[in-house]
Amino acid sequence: MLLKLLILDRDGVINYDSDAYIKSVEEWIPLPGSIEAIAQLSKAGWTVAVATNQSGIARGYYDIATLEAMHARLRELVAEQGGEVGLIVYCPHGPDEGCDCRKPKPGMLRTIAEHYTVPLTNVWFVGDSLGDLEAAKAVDSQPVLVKTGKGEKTRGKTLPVGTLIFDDLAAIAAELIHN
Ligand SMILES: O=P(O)(O)OC[C@@H](O)[C@H]1O[C@@H](OP(=O)(O)O)[C@@H](O)[C@@H](O)[C@@H]1O
Ligand SMILES: [Mg+2]
Ligand SMILES: [Zn+2]
Repeated sequence: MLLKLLILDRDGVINYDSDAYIKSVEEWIPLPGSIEAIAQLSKAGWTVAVATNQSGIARGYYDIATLEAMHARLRELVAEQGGEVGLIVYCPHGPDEGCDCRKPKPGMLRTIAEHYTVPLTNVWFVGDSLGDLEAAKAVDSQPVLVKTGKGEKTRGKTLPVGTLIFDDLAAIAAELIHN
């Protein structure tokens, strides 16, 4: 049976985003219902992975240890609800470095799919920015926009054909678990 894989963007989907970047564990604050949503999905048999741009590393706003501490916090909070978080992949590069992993490039999605040896076709990738949706489209995954984070602003842009729109991660969990 094919793995039930869901891939999430981080800032603006799991936790509050900021135009000043999320630079510390203290600034990393889960959005309402997001931890519970991930735990419920996990307990319902979904593998929840994360693909996140973290140019704040290249910009010198925070270091890898701080980023890993944020992700340890995420794992801890989901585990407290009886769930678990799968692979977390991040792009530490700046916009001008020409890496293969920074969204809208799909490199991180490919890394996750290869890790789980599953095809990316129609795998839901949930994001709040246009680059998230374009990355999904590039590998024939299902672009899913949430209205949290930069989502409302992104809604006003030209979205990839077929983009699904939900209020937040909790609404996505309800959809996937109950349908
Ligand atoms: O949404 P994800 O991919 O999890 O992470 C987004 C963050 O890396 C930051 O990405 C930056 O974009 P630039 O990297 O400066 O273009 C800005 O949008 C920040 O507000 C945001 O916190
Ligand atoms: Mg985001
Ligand atoms: Zn990169």
